[in-house]
Amino acid sequence: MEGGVDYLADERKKAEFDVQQMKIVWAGSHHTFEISDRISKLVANDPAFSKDERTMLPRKELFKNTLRKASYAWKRINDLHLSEEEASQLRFYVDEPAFTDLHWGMFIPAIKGQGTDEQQKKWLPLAYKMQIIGCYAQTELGHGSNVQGLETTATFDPQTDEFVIHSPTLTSSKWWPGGLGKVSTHGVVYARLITDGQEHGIHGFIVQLRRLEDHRPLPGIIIGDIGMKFGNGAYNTMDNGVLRFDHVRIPRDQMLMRVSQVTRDGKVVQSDVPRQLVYGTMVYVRQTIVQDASCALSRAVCIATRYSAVRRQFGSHNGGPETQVIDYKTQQSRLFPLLASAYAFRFVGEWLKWLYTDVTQRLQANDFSTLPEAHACTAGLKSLTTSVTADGIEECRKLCGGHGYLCTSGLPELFAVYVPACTYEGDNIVLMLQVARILMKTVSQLGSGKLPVGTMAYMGRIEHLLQYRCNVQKAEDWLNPAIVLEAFEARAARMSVSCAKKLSKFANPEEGFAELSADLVEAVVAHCQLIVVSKFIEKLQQDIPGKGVKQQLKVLCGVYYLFLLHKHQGDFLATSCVTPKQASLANDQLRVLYSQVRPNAIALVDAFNYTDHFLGSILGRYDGNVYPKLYEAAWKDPLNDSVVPDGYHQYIRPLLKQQRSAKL
Ligand SMILES: CC(C)(COP(=O)(O)OP(=O)(O)OC[C@H]1O[C@@H](n2cnc3c(N)ncnc32)[C@H](O)[C@@H]1OP(=O)(O)O)[C@@H](O)C(=O)NCCC(=O)NCCSC(=O)CCCC(=O)O
Ligand SMILES: Cc1cc2nc3c(=O)[nH]c(=O)nc-3n(C[C@H](O)[C@H](O)[C@H](O)COP(=O)(O)OP(=O)(O)OC[C@H]3O[C@@H](n4cnc5c(N)ncnc54)[C@H](O)[C@@H]3O)c2cc1C
Repeated sequence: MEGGVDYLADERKKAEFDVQQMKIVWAGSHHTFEISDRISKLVANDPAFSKDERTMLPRKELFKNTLRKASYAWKRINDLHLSEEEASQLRFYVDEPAFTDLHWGMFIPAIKGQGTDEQQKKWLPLAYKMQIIGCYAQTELGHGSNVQGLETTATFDPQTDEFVIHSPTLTSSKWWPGGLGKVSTHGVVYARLITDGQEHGIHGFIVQLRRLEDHRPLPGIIIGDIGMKFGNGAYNTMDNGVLRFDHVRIPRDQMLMRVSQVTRDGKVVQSDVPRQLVYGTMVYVRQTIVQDASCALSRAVCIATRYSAVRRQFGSHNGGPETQVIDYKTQQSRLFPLLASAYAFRFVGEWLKWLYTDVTQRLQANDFSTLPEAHACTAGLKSLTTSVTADGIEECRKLCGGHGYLCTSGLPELFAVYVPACTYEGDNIVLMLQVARILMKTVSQLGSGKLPVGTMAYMGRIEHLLQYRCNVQKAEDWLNPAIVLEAFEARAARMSVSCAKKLSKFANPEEGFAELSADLVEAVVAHCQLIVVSKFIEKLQQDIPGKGVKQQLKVLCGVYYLFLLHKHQGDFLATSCVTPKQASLANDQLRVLYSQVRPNAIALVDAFNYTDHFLGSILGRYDGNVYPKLYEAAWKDPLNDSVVPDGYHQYIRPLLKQQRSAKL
């Protein structure tokens, strides 16, 4: 803090709850708070992890800098003997997309999830020690969403007991995998399995790509980076790559064989494990993406909230201070729902992590019954939370007015790094349509006596939900969680049933599905919002210690669901789940809640416990000392290195001269 002055001190004094306890709720436990607090400070205080000039570096320098940071991070992890949890927190707080994300986040999980015990024993120790570096090479130039459409082939050669990996067309070139372009020595490569002239679908193969001695590509392999991406700095620290194979041979035991095995004589044997487990790594990563959404959104919200308390515009009386922009109701109605969404996503992410852990334990015991639920929840929530977060970051930029557009606000880079989350790991619409299929299947089975389970269980009360009438009579009735849950359940159920009815009129269900896909996506959004609302309400049923903490969370939960109700009034009214009068009462209550958030707003973002290093934003500085720091930063721009710019003699001077002579 400059001179120890805290320009937000008065705001902090307004807090009506125990911020330290809220930090623990946000982190998930005392244990995770302690680790994230300690590691974030360790990173923030180490000049080697500084990110000051990232948005100004040319690509080559930027990338080399990322390599330096990743290798230094690895050294620190080893020197300090950090646990796996601490190490992953360290990588998180370094806050720079890098090949290590894919190595730890996809390559290792793919081997763990799809490799046999023997394969895990062979490859994982090498990967854990980073003696090999891996990527996840699935997407191709021609196909990303349609995994069944991938063209790379893996043909078994019984003569040599090898697979021949080949890229038969230009569109079969692997295209996008992170870490592939310049770093990875190995990849889990997804390819069409062919034995004895027969195709057996898409499988994963461990393929060495570069020599360990000098990092050159192995014979038959063409490899490179796919080029600059959106934004300055941002995701350009990552070497998303292109890869082509010309009949590259790998031993048979490098096919990941937990789902299917290829025997020595080329027979394909299916194990008891469902085929969908080939898609298992994506389920894992989608679950982590939901958790990351709350981080990215909370970060943007933290910046916009602090700056909104610092920024003053209009409304001075008798020479007094102008109004803090956070006091404008319009600012609150844009900002506070995002603040509430950040908390909501945190809790749904926590729950999804639990669900995923539970599914993984069941899979290990050969119980595959909850896999469809895991797929539906991860796909749906990944889509919902990333879309809201990407839009939310952009909204936070606008909430910061002109200064939000400066790179030093941190928001442009945050947006550029975050927005591909709507596309990678499954395009959001494509994933919503996956959930739509599962929803429609659930509705179609309702008559058969098969009771839906998990997050679809509410559909089991379909008769009741179709007859439901909301009995809200006054604004405060909207604070009753039971009333709210029923309204959200009825809305989601009715939208799904309406789609199912329309679908049943089509002779060809696939044609119907395609025709109605936009309506189906809306039904899926309603279903996913219900999940988030219900998990927030469940969280409030837990014992939450700390003065005023639970009360604040209740207010935020109310803001979250009433904002959704207001925004999607059309759905609620069209399905007759609420009357226009009740919708209006919901909005009245929402305004009351905004006033309750206001005095706590700064403390609620302080509870994220982000360091200034992690936020990377002058507007979001903890001490609120925005103007001097913005002024100071401007002078550091390379354009200000000289008073007269390069190019003056060549371009500006002749121009001015010409105008002068024209006047004369
Ligand atoms: C869209 C689909 C799901 C369609 O696949 P399909 O085989 O045509 O599927 P279908 O016939 O509709 O379904 C067959 C069946 O498979 C189920 N299923 C589908 N996906 C999963 C899953 N993940 N787990 C468990 N089950 C799954 C479906 O529900 C179907 O089940 P059913 O037969 O109806 O019981 C799939 O191809 C897909 O997931 N596409 C998205 C591709 C993707 O996510 N790529 C990620 C690449 S890696 C990446 O982007 C890295 C990000 C970078 C970073 O994190 O930094
Ligand atoms: C930054 C980044 C990092 C990535 N990292 C990796 C990686 O490490 N490894 C890897 O293998 N891949 C990676 N990818 C690739 C990524 O997974 C794919 O781009 C993603 O799955 C989307 O597929 P696509 O590009 O084929 O989109 P497309 O499917 O071509 O989407 C184009 C448009 O078509 C629409 N569309 C497509 N199908 C349908 C349908 N059935 N119904 C309705 N609409 C449809 C989509 O909604 C979208 O609007 C990365 C991508 C990015 C941007």
